[in-house]
Amino acid sequence: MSDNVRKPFVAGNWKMNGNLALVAEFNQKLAGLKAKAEVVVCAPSLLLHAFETDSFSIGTQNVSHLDNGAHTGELSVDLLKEAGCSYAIVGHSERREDQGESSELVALKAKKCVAAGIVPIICVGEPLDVREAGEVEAFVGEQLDALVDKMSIEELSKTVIAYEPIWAIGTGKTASPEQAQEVHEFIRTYFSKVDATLAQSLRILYGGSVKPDNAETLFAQKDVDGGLIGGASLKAEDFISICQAAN
Ligand SMILES: O=C[C@H](O)COP(=O)(O)O
Repeated sequence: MSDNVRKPFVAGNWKMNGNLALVAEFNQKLAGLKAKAEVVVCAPSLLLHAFETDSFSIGTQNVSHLDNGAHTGELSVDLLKEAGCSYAIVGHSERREDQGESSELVALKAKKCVAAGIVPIICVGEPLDVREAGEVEAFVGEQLDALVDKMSIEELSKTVIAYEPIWAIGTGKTASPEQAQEVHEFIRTYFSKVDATLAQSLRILYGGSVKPDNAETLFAQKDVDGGLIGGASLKAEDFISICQAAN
């Protein structure tokens, strides 16, 4: 990233992995972490209570769009806030696919987070067939339309966007820096039509097989402000290297 208006950002997404031993390891190894980036670990909600370090923030991987009440199995923003969450991933492609989350629902979740003072990390990204058909911008554009439809400029300014091409998630097939930059530029241009200041300040992360050996080149792209890291966020040393590559 070249525009210093935006503080670099790296979030780890442990997905349905990790345990108390891994939390203890992160507490120890990330203590005193020196990184220019804002660092977040989004672990399974049942582990959040055990994080102890002040060198990174914690986040959840999902949130309900509803208030506290009779919604069995859901977690509200109030509960997550009390558990110390400052961030929440919303609209990850795995949830869009496994739980059938629509872009409209994702927008409602993001809106709920902002109202509670939780920063939503909103995921967008295309499957392989869409890329092969040359329809990435139309696909991602529709996902963004739902956000703009439901959220004000002020609300949008309190979010982080993560571009995660589905074909690159957990596959080892990283988007090339040029492919990532192309879509990030599209996303920033999309928001510039909503509000120029918003577009300049909005942080857009890349996610999809980011590793210590490719992070620096990806993060060096003009519109890439950091990363959303899956597999490599489960190894403290790899995650630390990736955090330090964002500057
Ligand atoms: O949320 C993280 C992304 O799904 C990327 O996962 P990955 O780094 O394992 O490809």
